[in-house]
Amino acid sequence: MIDFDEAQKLLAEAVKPLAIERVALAEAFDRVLAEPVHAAISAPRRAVSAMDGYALRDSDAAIGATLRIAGESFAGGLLPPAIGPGQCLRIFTGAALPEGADRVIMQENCCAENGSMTIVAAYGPGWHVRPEASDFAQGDLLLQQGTLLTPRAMVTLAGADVDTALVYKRPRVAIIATGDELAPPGTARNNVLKIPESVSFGAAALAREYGASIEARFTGADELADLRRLADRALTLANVVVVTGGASVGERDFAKAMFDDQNLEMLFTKVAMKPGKPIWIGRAQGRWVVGLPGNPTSAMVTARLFLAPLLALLQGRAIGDAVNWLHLPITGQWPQRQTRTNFVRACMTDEGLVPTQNQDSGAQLPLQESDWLVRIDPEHDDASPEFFKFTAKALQF
Ligand SMILES: Nc1nc2c(c(=O)[nH]1)N[C@H]1C(S)=C(S)[C@@H](COP(=O)(O)OP(=O)(O)OC[C@H]3O[C@@H](n4cnc5c(N)ncnc54)[C@H](O)[C@@H]3O)O[C@H]1N2
Ligand code: MOO
Repeated sequence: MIDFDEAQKLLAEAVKPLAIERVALAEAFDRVLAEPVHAAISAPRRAVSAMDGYALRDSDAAIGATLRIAGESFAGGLLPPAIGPGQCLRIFTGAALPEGADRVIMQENCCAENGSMTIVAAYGPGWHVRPEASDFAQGDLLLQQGTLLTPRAMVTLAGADVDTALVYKRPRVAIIATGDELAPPGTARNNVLKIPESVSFGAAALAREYGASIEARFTGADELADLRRLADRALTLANVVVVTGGASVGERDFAKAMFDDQNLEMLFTKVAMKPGKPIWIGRAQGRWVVGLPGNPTSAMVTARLFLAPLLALLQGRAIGDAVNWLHLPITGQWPQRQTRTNFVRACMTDEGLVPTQNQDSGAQLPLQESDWLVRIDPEHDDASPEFFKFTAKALQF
């Protein structure tokens, strides 16, 4: 059994990114950039107005001043003529500022009549001008290689005036849920010996959240020959095969044995963590194989702490992009330190994080309310003994 940080380190060292591909901008959302992106143009391309109103020289601005309207400027319209002293230009948001003007007064503070404009109200301190390249300049590095293209990053990417993005291929994931007791959700009610197969739904959703495509979902009974066939099939379909259940020491725990014909090489088996001790990760036929414990809470904790970073690393990201601990305030009663690193499921309140009431690793209901994992190390090396009283390392679950 290795400790949690050691397991994370082994993973970070072992996983190499997948191949890259060029995709159209509209397909780039939620992918990871495989190249840095530089701005093809400046933004704004030239000084523009930030308001609808009148562009003028600041030296002409005064309440009661009347200026002749020398022309107009629309966003996307022709470049406006320069203005001289005593002149102004009708202007709209995003339109080019004329030569000679250095500020804009909102139309709410002006009155226009017979080709002239009079400033009728206090126009405030804002100059309402966006200078050329005040957002970014042509050639600037806008997005680093390894950036996840979030909805916000998509705006930056398109703003750089590029029409494609070089991105890492999506990891292809196949999931095999194992256990005689498992039935498709909606059918367990027909047989008292069955329970709904819930874990693969969470694992698949988490894998998608971290950029994977789900290629196949299988459920296998605890029959080694059948499971071997599923393992074989899954390895042909995916870069990452996730097996749930059968990770422990039971007589019918076949999760590892089902890959015996596939030269399964282990990166690690068993991590000193709670819940999720039986988690294992290996490689077979050049694919990654992740064994999640069957207990639903253990499965989701280990998926969050190992499957998510594995998928991030395959897409050229760092382990810390997926497992990013924050120091957050905590309150309420917390479990004592134990011999394994304890990942306590928690909820956020106004006073800080509180542990979710039911900490059973086999539970399903608390998963939906526990938005955080709080890490309680066996021996805390974080400065004072008071440390864990007020803050703790937490991760969005
Ligand atoms: N003697 C020991 N027993 C156990 C140990 C141990 O060290 N010694 N470890 C315990 C720990 S910790 C865990 S975690 C579990 C994990 O066991 P498995 O990975 O072998 O999981 P199963 O036995 O197959 O199932 C455990 C539990 O979860 C339910 N389950 C399984 N798969 C699903 C699914 N897809 N959807 C919903 N529920 C599922 C299953 O019915 C069991 O109740 O082992 C402990 N035992
Ligand atoms: O450690 Mo197991 O993961 O408690 O249920």
